[in-house]
Amino acid sequence: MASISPAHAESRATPAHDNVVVARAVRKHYGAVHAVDGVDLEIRRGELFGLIGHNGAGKSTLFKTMLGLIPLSSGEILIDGASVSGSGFRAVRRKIGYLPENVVLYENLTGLETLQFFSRLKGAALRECAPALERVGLAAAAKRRVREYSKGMRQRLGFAQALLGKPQILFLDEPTTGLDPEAIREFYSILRALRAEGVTVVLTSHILAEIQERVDRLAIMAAGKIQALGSVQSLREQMDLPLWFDIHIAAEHFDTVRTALGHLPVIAVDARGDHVAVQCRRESKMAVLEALAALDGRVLDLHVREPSLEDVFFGFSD
Ligand SMILES: Nc1ncnc2c1ncn2[C@@H]1O[C@H](COP(=O)(O)OP(=O)(O)OP(=O)(O)O)[C@@H](O)[C@H]1O
Repeated sequence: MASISPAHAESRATPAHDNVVVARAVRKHYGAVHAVDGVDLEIRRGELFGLIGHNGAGKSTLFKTMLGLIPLSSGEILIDGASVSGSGFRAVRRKIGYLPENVVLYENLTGLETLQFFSRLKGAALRECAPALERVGLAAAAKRRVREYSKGMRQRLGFAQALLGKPQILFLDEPTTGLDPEAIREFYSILRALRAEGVTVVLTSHILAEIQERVDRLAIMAAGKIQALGSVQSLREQMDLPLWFDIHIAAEHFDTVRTALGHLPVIAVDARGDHVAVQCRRESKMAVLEALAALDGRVLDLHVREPSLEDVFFGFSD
């Protein structure tokens, strides 16, 4: 495994008061199972933060410790300055919205009744229920019973209940489970609007492609530990993963360009038809671009492919 200290991934220091979540040396052990095994993490106010990891990595357990739902084996977690195990956490808890991985819904209630139920539990205003349904795109299904809801609709309803009480911090555990691509896009646009309102959003996922261009920063978790932390771009840079250039060459110039590419500081060249894919190290990127620019007219089109978060993720956690 390529190991890198999460602390090194952080490029700019954040004032302590701007960290909504601070976890220090957090451990949660179930007998011999080290579900969370020494996590240090800071999440900034107003950011969209992703926690990524395979099944069993420890994401849900870490979430539950952050919500004060399960006690820590050791370590400390502060949410908005209050320790989750202290008496001051009750007040902070009201600022938090939570979507559990498997939200429990009552089949016989309608969507609106469901939200009214959660609203009473949370002490939120009943008048928030209809707008919350509207926000998640369930206004038209407000009076239908949950038993008639699809998986995606249930997930939206779970999200709506997390929004009740106008939380300033949202913890969303696998929030896009069961959503189709269009619903996923809408979901992230709601998250961006919440972020613009100053809400801090922390979400877990194991679908890397979905999250990688949508969060401000992310933590990669494996075997109960944070393996890497930072923006997607900073993680890519730390890994120093090679880039690909996809080059479309005019047929009559194919051999000239192919020969020119052979002189470049590249790792691999893969020619298919009138397209050539060239792999180079990040440090050679400008040299390759300049050489391609000099082939003016012979190169019809060019596309630079960054390594995916999957590449980064597997680089860190293999
Ligand atoms: N209550 C529990 N008792 C015993 N072991 C547990 C308990 N909860 C979680 N674990 C174990 O802790 C580890 C981490 O589980 P956790 O649910 O936090 O992972 P996860 O990253 O959220 O995975 P998933 O994506 O599958 O939900 C797993 O090995 C799991 O079996």
